[in-house]
Amino acid sequence: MFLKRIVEAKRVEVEALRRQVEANPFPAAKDDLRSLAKAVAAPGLAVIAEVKPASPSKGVIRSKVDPVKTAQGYEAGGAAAISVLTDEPFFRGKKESLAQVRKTVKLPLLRKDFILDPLQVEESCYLGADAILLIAAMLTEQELVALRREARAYGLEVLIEVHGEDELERALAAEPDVLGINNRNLSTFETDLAVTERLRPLVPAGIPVIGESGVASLPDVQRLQAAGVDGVLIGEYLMRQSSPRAGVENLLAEVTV
Ligand SMILES: O=C(O)c1ccccc1NCC(=O)[C@H](O)[C@H](O)COP(=O)(O)O
Repeated sequence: MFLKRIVEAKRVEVEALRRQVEANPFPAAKDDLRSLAKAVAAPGLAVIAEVKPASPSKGVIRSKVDPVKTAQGYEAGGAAAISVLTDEPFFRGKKESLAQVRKTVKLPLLRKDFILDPLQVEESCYLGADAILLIAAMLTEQELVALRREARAYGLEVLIEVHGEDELERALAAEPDVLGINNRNLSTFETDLAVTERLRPLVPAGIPVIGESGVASLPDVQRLQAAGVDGVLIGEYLMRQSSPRAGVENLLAEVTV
């Protein structure tokens, strides 16, 4: 299973990070956090625009990426928040990209990575994230709860991503700030927007919900909106647009509030 490979690689990465932090602890965390949950729950459809140079399912999406310019374009186009992939081996992301984007963009920032250890939560705070992603497919309920608690200790919000009913149950037990319904099956990489349509009615009122992955056109956005999501998270489609700003702007111009 592909996710297992990523998790194994991440555990090695975290141990290297632990040794690095023992020698050089993270400096004090910042305190001007922005709320992803509020941005998603605000009136209108929230677009969370992702900086995603490559992916396991698609390979290289864009060979030369300036994360700061891309994020600034998304912000100017009306995105509600920015997601930055920080995983390097599988997504060609960089941790520094998140820190650089933080310096120039005012929107809430989501760190997109494979978080399984409290040290990565502290690192996310240090890098400038406002929220972190937790993937229910790779974490037990106890791990989700513990990482959620750790995030709260650093003032970070948590987006918990689910792909099925059992994962949703575990995610809800961990009290996510935002619930993400992932249309991508992380074993087969197949995307199906019907996943959001099936799971959305099962999410209790009061939790902001986003549809993630496989959104490749305006009709896709409209379909997820009709399913009742508060927002959509879009990576590949926006990364393939020649102008990140126009990519977001054009989608939002056609979406009815
Ligand atoms: O995108 C992948 O191929 C992938 C493979 C394995 C684990 C995670 C993966 N994607 C992470 C994401 O959450 C997506 O980047 C995000 O939902 C945006 O998806 P898309 O709009 O389809 O690029």
